[in-house]
Amino acid sequence: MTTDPPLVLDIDGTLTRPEGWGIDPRIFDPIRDWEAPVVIATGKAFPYPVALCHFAGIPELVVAENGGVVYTGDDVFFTADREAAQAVVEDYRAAGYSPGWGEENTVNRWRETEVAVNLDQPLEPLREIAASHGLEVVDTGYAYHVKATEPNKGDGLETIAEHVGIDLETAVAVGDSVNDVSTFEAVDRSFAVNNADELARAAADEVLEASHADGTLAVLERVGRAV
Ligand SMILES: O=C(O)COP(=O)(O)O
Ligand SMILES: [Mg+2]
Repeated sequence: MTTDPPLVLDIDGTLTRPEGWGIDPRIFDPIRDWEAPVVIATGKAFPYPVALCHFAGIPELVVAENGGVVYTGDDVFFTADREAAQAVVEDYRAAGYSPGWGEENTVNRWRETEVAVNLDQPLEPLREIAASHGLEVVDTGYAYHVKATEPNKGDGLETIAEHVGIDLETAVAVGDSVNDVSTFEAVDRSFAVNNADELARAAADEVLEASHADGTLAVLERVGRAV
């Protein structure tokens, strides 16, 4: 009888439906019944993964904002501050562009360490302005993230693993994008869903046949405890 390995799960593109941002409801019971820690590692703003864990009924082990915010269930760590990214966005606006979400938006409202720009906005000027401020732009397939270069999901995962006592040598990660490469490098087995970008596919131990939540559910089926 084997036990479930610790899981590290991305959200957008991995726990979601093929179209848009919606969570595939089929993932809730398997992650709630999982007999090992489940870490949610996402580029989304901090409240989103916390709420996901809360409503799924699992402990709140969260890497948010691409590692900008790390929550161990006891402590919150911030590994960057928002001012630098905000300055980039102000220069981007001054150049005649916009973050692309409308004035009041919930994509950035609660972000504390980076800013996300809509994929329908021009990328090259954003990259240039970010570089002039010493920042990077990460394209997750869902948004352009203007962020400090240091924070990443993998480092945030290590912080949680140390605090909670997760052996990452036994952990399994599933993701879809370049911002999951650092978690793939931190765990034992990594899987890219079939909709993953090139960098995630190249970094994963295995590229799945199935996409989005179908892929993740297939992994849980395979790596879960033998019955
Ligand atoms: O917010 C994004 O752009 C992507 O989020 P994810 O890291 O959960 O895929
Ligand atoms: Mg993703």
